[in-house]
Amino acid sequence: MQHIRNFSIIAHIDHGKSTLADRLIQRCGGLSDREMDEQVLDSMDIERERGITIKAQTAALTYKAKDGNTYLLNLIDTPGHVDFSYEVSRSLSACEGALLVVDASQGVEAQTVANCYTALDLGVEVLPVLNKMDLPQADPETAKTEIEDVIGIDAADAVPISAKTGMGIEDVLELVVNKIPPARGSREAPLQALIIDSWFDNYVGVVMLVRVVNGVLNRKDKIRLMATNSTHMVEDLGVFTPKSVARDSLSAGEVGYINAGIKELASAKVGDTVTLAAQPAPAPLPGFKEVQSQVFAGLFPVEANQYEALREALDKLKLNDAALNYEPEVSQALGFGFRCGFLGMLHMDIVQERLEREFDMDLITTAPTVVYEVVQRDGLVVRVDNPSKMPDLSKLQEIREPIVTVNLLMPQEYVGAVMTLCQQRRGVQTNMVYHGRQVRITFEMPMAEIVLDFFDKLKSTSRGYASMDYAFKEYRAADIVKVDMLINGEKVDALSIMVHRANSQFRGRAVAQKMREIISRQMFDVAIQAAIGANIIARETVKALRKNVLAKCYGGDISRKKKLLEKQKAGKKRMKQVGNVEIPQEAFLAILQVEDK
Ligand SMILES: Nc1nc2c(ncn2[C@@H]2O[C@H](COP(=O)(O)OP(=O)(O)OP(=O)(O)O)[C@@H](O)[C@H]2O)c(=O)[nH]1
Repeated sequence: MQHIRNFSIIAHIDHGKSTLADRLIQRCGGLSDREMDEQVLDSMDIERERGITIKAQTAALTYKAKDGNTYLLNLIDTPGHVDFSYEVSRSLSACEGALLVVDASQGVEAQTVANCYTALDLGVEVLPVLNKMDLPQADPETAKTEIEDVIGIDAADAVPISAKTGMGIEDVLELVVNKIPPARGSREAPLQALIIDSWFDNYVGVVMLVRVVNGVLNRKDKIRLMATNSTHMVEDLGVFTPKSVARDSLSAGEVGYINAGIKELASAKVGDTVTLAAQPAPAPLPGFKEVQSQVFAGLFPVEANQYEALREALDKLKLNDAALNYEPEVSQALGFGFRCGFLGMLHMDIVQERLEREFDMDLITTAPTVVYEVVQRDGLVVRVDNPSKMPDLSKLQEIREPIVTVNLLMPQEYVGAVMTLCQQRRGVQTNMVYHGRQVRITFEMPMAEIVLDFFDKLKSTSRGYASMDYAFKEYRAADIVKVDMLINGEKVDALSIMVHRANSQFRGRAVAQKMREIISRQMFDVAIQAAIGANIIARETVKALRKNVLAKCYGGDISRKKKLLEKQKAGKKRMKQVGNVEIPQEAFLAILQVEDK
């Protein structure tokens, strides 16, 4: 235990966490140079393409320190994006320390601040490291002041490094050994191992990543999962270096995997405690908070006969992604599909992309929405995650929307632009603090106004310099209305959106206009209307196709016609017939394309 250190790396996206992790693995890990692919910790395909860390991963490193002792250093990876703060706290609760990597040319960012607070709350030692010191614009002194001012931890001894050139890596390792407390726990106590992560492997079944807090676990031991009270035999256990290496036992302080022939992911719940069936621990370890979906959207197969395939694909994805929730949904317009809950827009994007890429699904996604609390006249309070499920106007007493506290951090020159953006999104400023060249502003904002595209807008108004994090605060009554879209008089349930009354006119009109651009001309006029209840608030018309345009298509040379047919075929995949009008997939997301006033 004296020679074990468990730690994570906290960093804002792009500040160099993966590069540093790679360096540490290269220096102390169990991989040959050939196996040392570029950035090994980011393992999923999409993750690699987007360059963001999503699932926590881990690596056991061996390091011979200057004091002559050999140490076991367990690096537990943490994701860096706002949507995944839940996984950050999971990784951190298995650690005694965390390296706070700050890009010395950029300084501190809001997400890093939030993750640091999570670490400090969990009693984790946070050690600042200044990265990218090889860059000419690196400014370590300013970065140190910012760490002290904004986060409030001592940065006098922050280690200057360059993960790119390898400068200072030895110092980082010494820092880990000397400043992070040794792993806590006792080998003699009854077994308690915390499940940090679990996933489904096609060959061995469920794999559990655990931090052994107390006791020793051996191969062939009979274990009990304390939440579900189920027992299993340990078939295999070991550590990740980051490739998997089998061991005979895992003892207190260590981080490793267990395969116990479990078939159902649901029985190996993340946050549960593993103990021995023969000598169970008196109580489980404190677990994790359950993840709450913040954003909901409908996913529908383009072809109705793909419904079962979509269900299977979602079932499989769920095995790897506990934060994904779904239940069957029926839409008049889109038929059978699923109502899915996500952590945020990035999570939704990733799920959609995986369904299309890994499972070859053609999907129609409806506009994402937050969850509203609706108070009915009869006093009943219902949670509504789907505009089409909104109780009838006559039954409504009050609609409450989720409000979040948003912390924004930016260089002074962007304060004006960012404040304007927040005010446009119905934000109310509650605080503003100057930290040298950086300014921290706190706003209370409706979650609905930030989940869709606020992050992108923030980045573009500040040229990428502003950063944010947000946390749910409370439900608050607001004048929210449902805007329905009608196509040739027929209400299309999947197109309904919830908006604040003050914006409803504008949004309704803008969506109708966007749809007019997206829906191609048909043989007849197509009327697109936006309505609140029976009140029509906007109308657009897609004019009927004139005959000569059609004639043109059928004339001319054969290759052109072929091309056109091919194009149509590709386009058709994404069309949905509503009444007698063909609506392309994009139209269901028209709300996302509406610009602010
Ligand atoms: N010049 C310089 N560039 C660096 C250094 N460390 C990392 N980078 C570069 O910074 C970029 C981001 O580095 P990553 O390691 O992918 O960042 P990350 O924090 O892991 O990002 P996420 O995985 O998205 O959270 C890459 O292009 C790296 O090559 C450094 O010390 N110096």
